[in-house]
Amino acid sequence: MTKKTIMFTGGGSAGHVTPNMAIINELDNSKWDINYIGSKKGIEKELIEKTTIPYFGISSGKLRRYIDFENIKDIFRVLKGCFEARKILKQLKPQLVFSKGGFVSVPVIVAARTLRIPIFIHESDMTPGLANKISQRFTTLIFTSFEETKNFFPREKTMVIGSPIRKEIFNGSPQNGRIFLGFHERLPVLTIMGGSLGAKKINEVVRESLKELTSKYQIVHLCGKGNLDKNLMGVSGYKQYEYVNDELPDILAATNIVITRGGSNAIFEFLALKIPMLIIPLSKKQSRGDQILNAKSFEEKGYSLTLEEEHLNRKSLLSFLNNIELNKESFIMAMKGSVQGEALKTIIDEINKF
Ligand SMILES: CC(=O)N[C@H]1[C@@H](OP(=O)(O)OP(=O)(O)OC[C@H]2O[C@@H](n3ccc(=O)[nH]c3=O)[C@H](O)[C@@H]2O)O[C@H](CO)[C@@H](O)[C@@H]1O
Repeated sequence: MTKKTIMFTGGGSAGHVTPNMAIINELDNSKWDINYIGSKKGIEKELIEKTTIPYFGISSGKLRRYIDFENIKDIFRVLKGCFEARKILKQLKPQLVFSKGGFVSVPVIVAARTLRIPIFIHESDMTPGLANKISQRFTTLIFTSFEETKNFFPREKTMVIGSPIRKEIFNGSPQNGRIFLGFHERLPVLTIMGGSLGAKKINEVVRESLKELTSKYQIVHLCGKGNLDKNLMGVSGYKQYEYVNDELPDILAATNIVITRGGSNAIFEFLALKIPMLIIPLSKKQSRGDQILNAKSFEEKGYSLTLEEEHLNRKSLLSFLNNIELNKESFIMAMKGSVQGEALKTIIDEINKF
């Protein structure tokens, strides 16, 4: 049997890459030649180049929502990206393009469309990102994580499936997590994940509250690239990392509570692992407000509490955490009752129809 070829794309932040990695790991290598197009410098390049998947970097622009001179330059970068992506696709002739969104995916999708290559996309957030909004008209099939999102896309080609979660996330060992972190079993573990790129305000308030926090918890702080605080390196019961990859399943297995941004992939992972969460979504000032909606949907279902960034300070952080601690069992019960879709299997089945 001749092998078929699939091209993945998506990037800008890890949330546009980890779902692709989940799918890639489940695809049968004897049936599919797998390739990836991303930006020349983004986190996708770093993450995919750690694997054996061939990676192609193209020019890409940022798709800003505000007026900026950079936008004009970016139009040319996106156009250049379209030509580069078209050249790669023409050469590799994939049967299918799978996009997880993010600005780098737009030139790839436009190029695929001009070559009449079928396109699948997955939207993780409650409301579609700009890249997927632009791309949706060119697609064959659209997958969404949230039920509510289907209203933003044409019904006939949209499937609500949940979030494709990396299988290894489920295989962590709490003991190995504690060994890696140098933690004991006498205090619970609080993990802080400020989104794959970190979160300045969360980092600041956590560090301001460190004395109170470390009296109750052992803390893992995933603070984003360039955000390590050298002055806090030796603090007992406090471990900071810019980003963790292979150790994440063990760390999460050892985690009792998380403080997290409202990035869709992260919160669906915590839901699947039934870890009570305090969600501090990216504010409307800094985004289109998608994380606020993600957080609201989770809070309404009883999985989490939401603390808005505008109200985030030392006092509110400690009080919300206390509330989570007191009602831990009810959050876990609600999460146990959630219907976990078979997102990964559905996507693999649809891909294998080609
Ligand atoms: C600032 C921004 O634009 N954020 C968006 C971005 O978030 P972001 O890139 O932060 O995405 P998510 O929170 O959805 O996913 C982060 C992913 O990175 C992984 N991870 C994170 C930290 C770490 O140390 N190790 C690690 O492996 C998580 O397990 C998860 O799989 O994409 C999400 C999905 O479209 C959106 O909901 C967010 O609004």
